[in-house]
This record gives sequence, C-alpha cells and structure tokens, in this order.
Amino acid sequence: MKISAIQLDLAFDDPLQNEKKIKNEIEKTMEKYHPDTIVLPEMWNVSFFPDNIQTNADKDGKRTKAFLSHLSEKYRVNIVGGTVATVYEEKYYNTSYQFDREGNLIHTYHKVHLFSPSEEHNKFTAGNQLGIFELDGVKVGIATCYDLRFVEWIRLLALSEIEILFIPAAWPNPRVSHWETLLKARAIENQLFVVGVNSVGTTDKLTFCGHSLIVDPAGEVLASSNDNETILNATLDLEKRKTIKEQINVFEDRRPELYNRYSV
Ligand SMILES: NC(=O)CCC(=O)C(=O)O
Repeated sequence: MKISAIQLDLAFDDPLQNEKKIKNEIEKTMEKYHPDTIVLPEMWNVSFFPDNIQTNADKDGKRTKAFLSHLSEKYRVNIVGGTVATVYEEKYYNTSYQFDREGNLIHTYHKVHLFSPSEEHNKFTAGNQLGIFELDGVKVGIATCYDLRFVEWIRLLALSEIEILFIPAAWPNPRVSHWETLLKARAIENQLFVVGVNSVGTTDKLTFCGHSLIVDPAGEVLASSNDNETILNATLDLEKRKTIKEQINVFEDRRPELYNRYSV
C-alpha cells in the first residue's frame, strides 16, 4: 500500500482557508505520487484548538464529510481524514472520518484520550470506541495524538490484528522526542506499521513540532520529516510484518493470564 502523509501548517480557526489548502495539497499529492491512501493531521479545520470552538466546529461533520467524500471519489483514493472539530447534539468532539476510493464514509472515530494539559477535556467529549476499519481489504486502526501515549489502548488495536496504525496529531514542542520515540515504540512492541502525521506552525498557545514519521513493524523509519510543510511517502510491504512476526512472535509468547491476575 502506497501512503502519502500530508504535514501542514494550518490556519488558526479558519476552516475555509484550511479546506482550500487541503484540496490543493491532495491534488498535488495525486499528481506527483499517486498513493493508495492519503493521511491528514489532527484538527485540520480549525487547528488545535481555538477557545471559542463553538464558532467553527462542524455540525454533525456534514461539511467535512461532503468535502472529503468528493475528493476521495474524484481521485479514487482512500482518505484517512485526520481529525476535525465537530458538534453533535451540542457536544464537541475531535473526530476522524475515513473514506474509501468510491467516496464512501467507511468509519468514524472520536478521540478517546483528551489532552488535559490543553484543557481539551473541558471543551470536548471523549469517544469510547476503538478505531478499526479496512482499506483495500487491509485491516487498519486509528488513534488520535494523545491516544498514542496510552499503551493499553493501542495494544487493543494490535490484538484486533490491524496491520497499519494511523496517528493524526497536533503534537507541539518541546516534546518532539516523545512523539518520535512513542511512534517507534508502538510500531516495535505491536509489530505494526505506524503512520504518524503531525502539524507544523503555531497557534496563540502552541508550536507544533512536525517530524511526521512512517515506521515499519521493526521500528525502521520508512519516511521522516522536519518542521516544514511536506508530503511524506512510503510503500508499506505488508509481507514484511509476517516475516518479523516469524522471527520474534511476541503475540504467541504473551502471558495474558498473568496480566489479568495483576491488573489493578
Ligand atoms: N493534540 C494532542 O493530543 C497533544 C498531545 C501532546 O502534546 C502530548 O501527548 O504530549
């Protein structure tokens, strides 16, 4: 599967400008790289995140769904649509929508672990469903930014036998080393491909660190970036995951009966 991950400097609280930019970037990506799947960063409609989220949160995700559905159908490409601020029945969510090559919405994920240092938990409602879906017949998973720190949550995805984990993010400085280390660790410990797509640029409070990464199940970096806008590309050889599991099969060697005994 050929992946293109688009690392962007998003306009703060300006969904129209961000839509325009994403449309251009997707056009450019399709012309230059012809990927199977395009991946976007977290909260791309407003950036992470305006205090007055009420103003521009997407009602029922209607606008975002129409926008991404049109692009995925037009370019016959799967889109892992990063996340956007949404509002459903007066509750705000950090929501990710996924589309297949026919423009069908195939999956929706609401961020589960809200980033309390930025007061995200006071503005948004947390989701409570695992993010699992299929792209071109491949089982894949999604988690959003801060979710990456929750090893138990990502393990549940891995135990569901996903092959690729997508992590859209708005991960700021000064924690670039956490971001890179955790992406690699989640790839190695779960023997998965991990596609981490961050933002760059600044808001009134944060500077996003970029350094998006595509990592293979052995923790080898297939594509990396700095803190500029860029498109990362990698072809994921899904057979490699099988070979790695044959060499060190941590899933065969797990002792879940002990983990359950000591669980608190
Ligand atoms: N957008 C986020 O969830 C930020 C997470 C973060 O900065 C961290 O975990 O560190």
